[in-house]
Amino acid sequence: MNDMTPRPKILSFKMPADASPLGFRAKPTKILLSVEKLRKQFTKGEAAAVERVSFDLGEGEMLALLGPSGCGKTTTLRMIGGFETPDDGRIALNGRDITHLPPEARGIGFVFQDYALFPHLSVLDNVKFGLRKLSRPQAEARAREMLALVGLEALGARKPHELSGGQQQRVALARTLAVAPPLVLLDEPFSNLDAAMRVETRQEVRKLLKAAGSAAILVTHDQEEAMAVADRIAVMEKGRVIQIGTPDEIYRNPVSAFVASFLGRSNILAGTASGMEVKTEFGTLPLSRAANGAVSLSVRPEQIMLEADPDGPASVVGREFRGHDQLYWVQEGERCMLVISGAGAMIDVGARVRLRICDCVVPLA
Ligand SMILES: Nc1ncnc2c1ncn2[C@@H]1O[C@H](COP(=O)(O)OP(=O)(O)OP(=O)(O)O)[C@@H](O)[C@H]1O
Repeated sequence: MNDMTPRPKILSFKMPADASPLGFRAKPTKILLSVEKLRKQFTKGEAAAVERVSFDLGEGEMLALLGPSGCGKTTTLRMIGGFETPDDGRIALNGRDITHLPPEARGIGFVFQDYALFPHLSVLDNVKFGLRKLSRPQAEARAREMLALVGLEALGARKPHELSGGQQQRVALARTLAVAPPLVLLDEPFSNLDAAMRVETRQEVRKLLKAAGSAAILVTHDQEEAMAVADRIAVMEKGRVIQIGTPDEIYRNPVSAFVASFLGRSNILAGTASGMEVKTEFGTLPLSRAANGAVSLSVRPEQIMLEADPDGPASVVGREFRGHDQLYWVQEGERCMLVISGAGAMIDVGARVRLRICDCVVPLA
């Protein structure tokens, strides 16, 4: 791991002028990273691990690479970081072609899954590690400033093993951000933390990156994590980016059944589309975008209304109480639909019901 530790040049620390206190920005102002048609095939005769992956990343923007195990997320990240050589394609940072530069010449920061802290160094010395170009007092001051930023100023003398997983994560981030890289790559950075710590730490990490003005690419297979922290998500399947957009755009308008089921839950129906309408077994429904002919449709569980009706054509076959809402499995003929209903009166398992779709449905590719 040590040889992979980045040594980007020292840059001044800046807060983006157009950032709100939490760092949320409507649109990236300027393209920082440009990835064009990246390809990587490890084994001849087998499918490429990464195929024609292209995207742009704005200054200070946070992008999640999201997809199931083996879809090519880490390979994409490693090519951007310089740890893997692409067979084809181009990577540019701030307009400079970095496709074939070694990792240490790219000016990119990394936070690894296991944090890669030096066990024999104190927390403070770990943070100072990348600051060797500064004078000693400057490096000391900068490291202390970074520890304060991540809320660990009191723990500088400890060794990494004397910290919790979440604290180690913050030290790793402080060490990376100390050199103010314009771009930080994070590979499953929260996977070693328990569920509660993961939720807390990911919001802290987002805030810290935004405060530092660093853009980030986060690799994750956790859709909730991607939606919670990323400005945009690139959904990958079998080596390709199949959709890229804000969490809201992708959730509301998934392009395929794979995306619809990977980002949230979805019911997939068949229908016959004609422009902005589609005929389905639930009647004629409005479409979110125009389509024609036989289509598959995505209907989110919260887009379906459930009414208790003794003469209803469907029945509740399962129920999960979740406090703020309830999840129902409803059988209608051959089909089992997933429905999320607000925290109203509960409907019992076995009760007869009627389903109504009360929103636009999404035609899938
Ligand atoms: N060094 C390698 N040599 C051969 N095959 C590799 C190598 N690294 C990755 N692969 C293969 O490339 C494909 C993509 O792997 P990659 O690690 O990029 O996926 P991933 O989406 O990050 O998966 P995970 O979430 O499990 O880490 C997989 O089929 C994997 O087995």
